[in-house]
Parts: sequence; C-alpha cells; structure tokens
Amino acid sequence: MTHTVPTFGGRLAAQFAAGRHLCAGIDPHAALLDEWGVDNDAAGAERMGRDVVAAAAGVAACVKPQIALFERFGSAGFAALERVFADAREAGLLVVADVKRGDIGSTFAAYADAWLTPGAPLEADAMTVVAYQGFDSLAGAFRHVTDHGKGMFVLAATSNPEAREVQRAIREDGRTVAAAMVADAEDWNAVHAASHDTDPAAHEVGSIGVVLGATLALDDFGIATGERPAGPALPVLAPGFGHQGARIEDAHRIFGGIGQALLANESRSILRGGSTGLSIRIKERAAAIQAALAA
Ligand SMILES: O=C(O)c1cc(=O)[nH]c(=O)n1[C@@H]1O[C@H](COP(=O)(O)O)[C@@H](O)[C@H]1O
Repeated sequence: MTHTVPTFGGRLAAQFAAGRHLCAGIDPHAALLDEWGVDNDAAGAERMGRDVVAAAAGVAACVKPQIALFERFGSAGFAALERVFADAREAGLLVVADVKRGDIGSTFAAYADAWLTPGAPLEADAMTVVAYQGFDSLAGAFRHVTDHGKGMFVLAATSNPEAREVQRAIREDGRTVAAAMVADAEDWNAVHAASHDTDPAAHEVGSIGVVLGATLALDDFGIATGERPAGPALPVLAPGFGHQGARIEDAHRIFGGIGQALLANESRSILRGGSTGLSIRIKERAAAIQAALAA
C-alpha cells in the first residue's frame, strides 16, 4: 500500500534538516502567568500560548501545550487551546498535544480521534500517550498515523524520579517496562516504513516516538544507547532540560545512538521572565540545542 500524506516522521525530519530541534513547551502555570502580567484564567493561558507560538515560529521544531494547564479552565481553556493550535498550524510549527492519554483499546481510540483526526477542533500533529494497558492498546491511533500523517510519543522513561519503580520493573519477557516501550515503538516504525513508498522521509524518521527524560541514566532503565537496529530513527521527546537540571551540552552522553531524532523540550526555562525577552530566550535555547547536537 502507498500513501500520499506526508508522515509525521517525515515532517520531523524536515525540521531536523533545517536545524530545528527545540520543542517549546506551553505550560501556563499560575506563577508564570503572574510573571507575564496576565490573569490566571483561560485568556491568560491563551496569551501565553499565542506569544510562544509567535516567538517559536521558524525557530523551534514544535510547540508542546500541556493540556492540564488549559483544562483547569474548563471549556474556556479548551477554546483557548483551539486558537493556540490554529496559530501554530498557520506558523508551520508542529503541535505535540501533551495529553498523556491511555486506556483500554476501545476508549483510547476515542482519545486518538479527539486529538489526531484531521479537521477535529483539537487536531494536533502528535500526542503524548501512556501504554501501561499494553502497547497494542494504542492501536486506535495507528490509522491516524498511517493514513493522516500523525504521530505519538509513548512514555518510556520519564524525567521524574518517582517513575523508576514502575518503568525499571522487569516484565515476563525479561525486558524492563521502559525498554519494551522503546522496542515496540521501533518495531512498529520499521514495519510501517515499508508501506510509505511515496514518502522517503518516512524511512529516515519514524512516526511513533518515545518520551525519555534527559535527567536519567538510560542504562539504569535497560535502554541501550549504542547503535540502534536498522530502520527509521526513533523520535525521542526529551523533557528535563532547563528547569529540571539537564544540560543540552550533555545530550550526546545522555542519549548516544538513541538520540538521532531528538526533540529537546524546555518549558519553564523559556517561559520564566514574562513575554519580554521571550523571543530572545527561545532563539538562544534553539541555537544552543542546535550547536550541541551538531557537535
Ligand atoms: O511527556 C512530557 O512532556 C513529559 C514527560 C516527562 O517525562 N517529563 C516531563 O517533564 N514532561 C513534560 O515536559 C514539560 C517539562 O517542563 P519544564 O520542566 O518546565 O521544562 C512539562 O510539561 C512536563 O509535563
């Protein structure tokens, strides 16, 4: 089967080829909104989101709105989010909806429809997902990936210290939970690259990625950082830089061979300080990330 819609992996590859690896977080925490001089409400969150989009356009690869920080304002928060998404699309930025959804297959499919259906009010390019109900519980999103050029980032090894007890646990098959998420995503990409004969970029970078915290020693989670198996590079969404303490200069040491398609997320480190200087902060962080990854 061949497809004409560009894949999410292909669109990521284009961002990387242009030197863009920054994922600019949109996390309208109450304290940050206060620093921005806007109210802690949906309009304040929208202001922050749209300012980040304007400053990140042409500089970052994507924006990642953290949905809970909009959801706390109910329907007004979702309306704000729709406008932020629309701005981002118009600016040519990929949108990763940080929704961290997961469920049994039938209801996960409804989450995938909500966030990944073309033309849906909250259509994003990719969403963060939780696969603790099993990797195949994500199947409801696969058709959006193959047919609509969408993507997913599966939580594998997250940046928070308390995640270790679950994510380092050994499964019946002898792999850690985290390493199995990585392998399942890589396998899926390898199998499905073959169906995208018309999109050579789909062979470069996969459309299902994982979340790997930059704050971690990946070896501890059973995740190999040496050479990867043949197949498309695995997109890695890496939070933990900036506010959580990881340094982009250490990216090669942290990720090694698994960091071929790295999106470095920073949220509070670029949002802190208000809208004044936002554009400069985003440009500086994007340049530092590009330099560190090119080194
Ligand atoms: O999936 C995520 O985005 C995520 C996974 C993870 O392991 N750690 C993590 O911090 N995140 C998110 O990444 C962002 C990090 O924000 P800062 O610490 O302010 O840069 C937040 O929106 C988190 O919810």
